[in-house]
Amino acid sequence: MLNDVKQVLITEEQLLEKVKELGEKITNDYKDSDNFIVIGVLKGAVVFMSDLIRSIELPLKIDFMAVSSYGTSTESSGVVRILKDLDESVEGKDVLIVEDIVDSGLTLSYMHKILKSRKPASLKICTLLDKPNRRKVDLKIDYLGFEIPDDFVVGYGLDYAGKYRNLRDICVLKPEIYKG
Ligand SMILES: O=P(O)(O)OC[C@H]1O[C@H](OP(=O)(O)OP(=O)(O)O)[C@H](O)[C@@H]1O
Ligand code: HPA
Ligand SMILES: [Mg+2]
Repeated sequence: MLNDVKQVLITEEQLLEKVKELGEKITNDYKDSDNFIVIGVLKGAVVFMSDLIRSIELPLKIDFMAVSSYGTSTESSGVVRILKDLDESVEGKDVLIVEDIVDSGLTLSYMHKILKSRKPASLKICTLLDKPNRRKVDLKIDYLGFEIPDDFVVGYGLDYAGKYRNLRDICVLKPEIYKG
């Protein structure tokens, strides 16, 4: 697996330090909420979310939604589908969407629109990574880990063709892996 990696972009230590920092900010911002729910976007956000919720020192619930637009390619198809919806209503709750990466922005802008229509008390977005150069739609990110260049990255939840999610660092894949 490590043979397929061109470069480590963000190390495990840097990731955990950033998660701690984000957790402290979120703890402070939501300290008065009595109805806080953190929603992870399957599957990419799972690793980040599991670390993030343990650095938030507040009572909270979690739920997951699966929306997919990628398949096995490295380019967004532009079509977003709900594969799994939330188990619970978000009406009247303080909702924080947790995502691994914002690329075109299509996934999160779709999710934001859907969740907004369900009348949460508040709705914010936290993403570990952002590739601003790739954006196709406008999106407000409330909590951001790292801005990264336009390279295809894997690890810490992020995949290529379903693989590499269990790498501990965020890594740039060798182009020959995804360009065949
Ligand atoms: O900003 P965008 O261009 O929409 O791209 C970002 C989304 O794409 C990836 O998910 P993907 O749909 O590949 O599914 P996964 O989370 O299961 O890997 C990633 O995890 C984000 O959810
Ligand atoms: O760079 C990326 N890596 C993995 N999944 C992604 N989805 C959008 N961009 C990426
Ligand atoms: Mg995803």
